[in-house]
Amino acid sequence: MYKLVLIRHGESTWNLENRFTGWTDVDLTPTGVSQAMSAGKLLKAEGWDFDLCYTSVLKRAIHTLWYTLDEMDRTWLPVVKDYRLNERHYGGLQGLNKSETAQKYGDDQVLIWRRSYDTPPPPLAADDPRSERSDRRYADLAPEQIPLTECLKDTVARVLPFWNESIAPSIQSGKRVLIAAHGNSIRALIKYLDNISDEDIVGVNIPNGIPLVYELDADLKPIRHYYLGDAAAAEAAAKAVAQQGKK
Ligand SMILES: O=C(O)[C@@H](CO)OP(=O)(O)O
Repeated sequence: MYKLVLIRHGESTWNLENRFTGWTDVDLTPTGVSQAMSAGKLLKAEGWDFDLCYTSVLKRAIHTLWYTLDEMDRTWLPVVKDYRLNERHYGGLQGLNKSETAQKYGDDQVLIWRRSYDTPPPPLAADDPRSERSDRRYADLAPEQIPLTECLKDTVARVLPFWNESIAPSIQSGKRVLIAAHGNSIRALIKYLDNISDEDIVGVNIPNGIPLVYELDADLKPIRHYYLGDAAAAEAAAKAVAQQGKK
């Protein structure tokens, strides 16, 4: 049996301000830093160790990984950073307040934009100053690989090839893997792993900074999954994420 640990970044400045974030590169708040440190303390206390870490190219996930690993005295571990673990691109919603957007367009529309499998938010214009197309970290990509918006299906379409080509072979070679990523890149991965339907994924929310363990069989099919620490607190935190898009 293999064990994989996933962790969504700690609270970011735009989580605190309740703004749609996507590929915008905002940092952790002090609460986010302490969530990441608590995750590291918990992993260490429970005897977890890793051989290889993965994260996105966004600092809220990278810094979460740093603080988690620092608590474990494992900052020396190899880390692979890849844009394919980035948050789902939020298109023209990036920067807007979620509850103000719900007041303007209604809770149902915002739920569709936040959680539906195949309806993307309105796109950014390619020349919108918020677009990441001129960001040097994506210089190796063709412009059309840098999204102007994404639905979860689009996120699955980039996360899954990365899982198949890099993460899955690492796990199957016996490496103990930790992934620090984002609410919707983690939803994309677990939709695939747990074979969650397009309808049921709408109700799945990932709390900040709580290690999520997947036990996987030899074919990397999930046996079970659970949050480390206080299960009731993890459930309450996931419910709070669901509420963020309401009036
Ligand atoms: O704003 C975002 O990029 C994500 C994660 O913070 O939010 P949501 O939970 O609304 O998909």
